[in-house]
Amino acid sequence: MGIPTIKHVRAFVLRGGGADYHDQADGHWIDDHIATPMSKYPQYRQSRRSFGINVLGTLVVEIEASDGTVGFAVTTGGEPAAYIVEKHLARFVEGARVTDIEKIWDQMYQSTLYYGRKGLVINTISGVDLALWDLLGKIRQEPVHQLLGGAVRDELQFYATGARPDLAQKMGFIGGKMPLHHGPAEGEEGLRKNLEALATMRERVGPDFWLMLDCWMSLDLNYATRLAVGAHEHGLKWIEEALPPDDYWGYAALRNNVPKGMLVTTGEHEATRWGFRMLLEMGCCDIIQPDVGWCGGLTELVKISALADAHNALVIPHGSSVYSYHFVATRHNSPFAEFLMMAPQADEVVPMFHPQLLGEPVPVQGRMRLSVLDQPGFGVALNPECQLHRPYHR
Ligand SMILES: C[C@H](O)[C@H](O)CC(=O)C(=O)O
Ligand SMILES: [Mg+2]
Repeated sequence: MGIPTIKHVRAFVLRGGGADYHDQADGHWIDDHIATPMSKYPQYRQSRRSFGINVLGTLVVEIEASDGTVGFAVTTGGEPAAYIVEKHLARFVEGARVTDIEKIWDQMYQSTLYYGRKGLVINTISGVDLALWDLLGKIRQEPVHQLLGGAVRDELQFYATGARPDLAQKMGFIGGKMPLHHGPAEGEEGLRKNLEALATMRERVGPDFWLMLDCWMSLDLNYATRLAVGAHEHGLKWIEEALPPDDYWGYAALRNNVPKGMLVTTGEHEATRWGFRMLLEMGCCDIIQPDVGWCGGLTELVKISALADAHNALVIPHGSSVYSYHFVATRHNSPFAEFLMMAPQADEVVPMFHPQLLGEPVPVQGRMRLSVLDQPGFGVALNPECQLHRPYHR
């Protein structure tokens, strides 16, 4: 039997949580006065939705093969990403063989270079790439981790990101990463409050539990250095995304400035092997955190990971649910994974992309057996209760 070809690509938009996990209702910890690059404007300080963090929504890419098999993936990007898929990228996918993943990636990337390279366009390319891997897995009746060369561990271990590391500890996670609430514009009082919040959490979780701070690109080098020095006595394991993603020079300096033993991490808003090459060659961080739905997809993440390995850096992907679980299972330099706590009060484990996927696995006692990933493709289905909207129907 010949290799099936790709008959049709469809791009849909979905609202309300899911892959666009910042698109949450009022009262969610993820939108509670978190420091951002916009915090210098008082009117955009209280809520990230106020400056539009959730304007895009979720992109769903569906790819149908000539034998009727359908692969799909979700990522952020919403309607503008749907436009790029239907009006531009579909031409490189439709008619290709389902195994042409590498060639399709190259054509998507090269053909969008004049307006792409990072951000929305690479999110979109990632969505198409993940849907292709899902399709191939379904056609071959193999989980994606097997297509990637096979798992190197039987179980994944998770740290939790959310407002309540103390509760995450009780749920069996190996560590907790909290959002930073105050940026440089909130002055000395803000810095004091940031350190007090960390000290309080350290008291609750005891000396050994990992605690990390996610600064979401909000700081400058001086503030980040002072925060890291102050946080050292509270046993901060890593300081994450302290600076804007383009400030490679600032990250390299921060890595020199932080107290011995504290790790510098970043990369969730970085993309492609070329972006990560900057981070790695300039010695910007100890751990890179590509998001498989944003960095170029799985095809690119494999390359980024090899580059990181050669620089002795760990790859701990940002969020991205099943798309990163299948990857992490296959890499020696990804010894644990992130779980984003999407319960509004971070007090229970709910699937990261809830409510968009059916069959989305979650950690139990902070762990996930490889066997729960042993389904064809990424092993999830679109929840039929979610209203798909296809704005650029062809
Ligand atoms: C909590 C952070 O501000 C952000 O929403 C998620 C993130 O950066 C992470 O999980 O890492
Ligand atoms: Mg982060």
